[in-house]
Amino acid sequence: MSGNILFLVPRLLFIPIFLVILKRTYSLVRNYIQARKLGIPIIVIPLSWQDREWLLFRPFFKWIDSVPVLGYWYKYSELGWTMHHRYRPHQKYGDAFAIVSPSSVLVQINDPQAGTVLQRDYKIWTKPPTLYEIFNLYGKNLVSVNGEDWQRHRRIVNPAFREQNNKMVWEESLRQADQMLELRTRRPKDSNHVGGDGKEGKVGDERGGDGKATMADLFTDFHLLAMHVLSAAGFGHLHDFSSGLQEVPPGKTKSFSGALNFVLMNVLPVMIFGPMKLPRFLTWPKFRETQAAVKDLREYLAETVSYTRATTQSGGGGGGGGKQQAADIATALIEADEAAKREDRRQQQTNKSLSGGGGTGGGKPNYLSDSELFGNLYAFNVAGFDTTAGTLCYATPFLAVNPQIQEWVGEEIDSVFGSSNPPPLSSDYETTFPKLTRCLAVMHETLRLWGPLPEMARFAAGDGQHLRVGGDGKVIWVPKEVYVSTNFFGIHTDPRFWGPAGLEWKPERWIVRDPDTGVEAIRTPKGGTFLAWSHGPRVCPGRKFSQVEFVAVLATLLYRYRLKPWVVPGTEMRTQNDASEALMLAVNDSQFSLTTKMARPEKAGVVIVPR
Ligand code: HEM
Repeated sequence: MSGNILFLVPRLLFIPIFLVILKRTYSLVRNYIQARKLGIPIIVIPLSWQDREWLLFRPFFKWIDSVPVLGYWYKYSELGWTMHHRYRPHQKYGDAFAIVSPSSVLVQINDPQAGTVLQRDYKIWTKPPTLYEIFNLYGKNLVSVNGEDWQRHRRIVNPAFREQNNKMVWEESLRQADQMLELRTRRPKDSNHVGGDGKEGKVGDERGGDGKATMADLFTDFHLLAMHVLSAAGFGHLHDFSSGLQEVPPGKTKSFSGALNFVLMNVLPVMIFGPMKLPRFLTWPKFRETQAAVKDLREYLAETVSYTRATTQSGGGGGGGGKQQAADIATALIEADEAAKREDRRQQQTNKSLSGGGGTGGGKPNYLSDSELFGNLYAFNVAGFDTTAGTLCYATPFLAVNPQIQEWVGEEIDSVFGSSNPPPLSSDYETTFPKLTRCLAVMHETLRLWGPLPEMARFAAGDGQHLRVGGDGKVIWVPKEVYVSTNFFGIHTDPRFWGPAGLEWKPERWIVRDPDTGVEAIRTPKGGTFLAWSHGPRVCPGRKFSQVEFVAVLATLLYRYRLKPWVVPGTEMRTQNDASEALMLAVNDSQFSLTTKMARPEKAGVVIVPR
């Protein structure tokens, strides 16, 4: 009898496995049949980045990649595979090909015209809801919504990104960069340092204080800097670089920037644990910390909204109190929302009097609900934090291994902040920022190669849409719920659009010089060949914000210092050449996690040396 049971158990276990395989095979065949109708080359993959379990185990199956013939699919199963393979698969399969897995059909596009249409025609090509769920922690927002809802959000949000705000970004970025560099280069041996995980750590050992920093250290620094700039320019909360995370008011577990930093650095656990309700005895410290940080941030957002509403209604314009001045995004957003509310009420009154008092004043509101306000304030931070900090992270190794580019940018910086002009920290935004074109060229070139998003997916609205792809004008019919993803990193490097050196980092390519005046400006690339900030009505509203921040930080850095590859102790590096190679290896060894990031930033570093 017991022998029979032992014999039966493996068979019973086999049943669910068999059912899963059957279901996946059925889905794969169904998706394959759908993809055949597209009339483009097809790559079939048994597992994809949409299988969460596969993403966890994928690194252990690297060997599949080198299996002849059968290993072809491994590279397409990575989330963000285009960052490693760029335009090359398109040279084999064409400007549009389909990747078919049991989870989906995904059409990969490497054509600037089609890419432009996909970004621009937002009513026809919409954002797939599941991919944008991450932004909805506190409510629907500009980043996640589609169609008419998007128009309503954008109308209210646009006035928040104004020049007055960029001036604030400039001043705060200079201040933060100055403090960060001061700490990195002249820190007393035992000073406290606050890491990106919100915990205190020691810097001043061989990692810091003397200008030596791994890319992991700089990742922490740039993220802290970006978060402080957002907390100032986004919410009017000013903090010093080294102490922002420590100012905790009563009733909260973290300071404003501490809660923001925690939530932004832990987006995935926050999404999973944030809304979970568990009895206390079933919880663990990280779970409790996550929930407390989510709650703290919600309260800070609510306080910001009610405080700004109160001051707006009393004519105070949102300034005063703990706030610096009314140029921050939150104040401008809430003011615009209150104005839209007043306009709606006025409209309702007019409709009522026209209909003899019988009108109900129905119809959709033009303003944002409280939860949408919270949602937007949060989404600006998610969208604006990792993106700009990441660009600074990627620019650093390229600068370190290209001293001639540092001198080229330095020339511009010296001419702008020469001996008779004020140094960066006391410079004026309106007159200084436009002159730092080479700094901006460094940002464009870094985004071209290592922007935060290697590709971007859309769904066709309705039952499906036509899309014209490639030079031969082929039109494909894309049915609903088929992903169409623009391969940014392919288009950004394809030699057809960027020449034979498309994969090399050359910021000079962005500069055009007026032959008469010698004034330099940023080159406008041919239509659709550069999409780092997207394109059309849904173009990134924080583009100028990020440019101002990046340029301010780079100018502060190269005004006083130069970067050199660091021969990191305890590694196999021996020479400057080894250190340069390690930096480029760290860059190329990147992965996608919310944005593009170096997978092992601790493996290489730079030395920040005074000029
Ligand atoms: C280097 C820095 C940045 C890059 C490369 C970047 C890139 C992008 C891209 C590609 C999109 C389109 C996303 C999509 O369609 O799914 C986008 C949208 C957006 N970005 Fe940025 N971004 C940057 C910085 C910022 C900053 C600093 C903020 C705010 C402070 C911001 C706020 C937003 C918002 C709110 C949207 C949604 C716009 C809409 O859908 O109408 N971004 N960004």
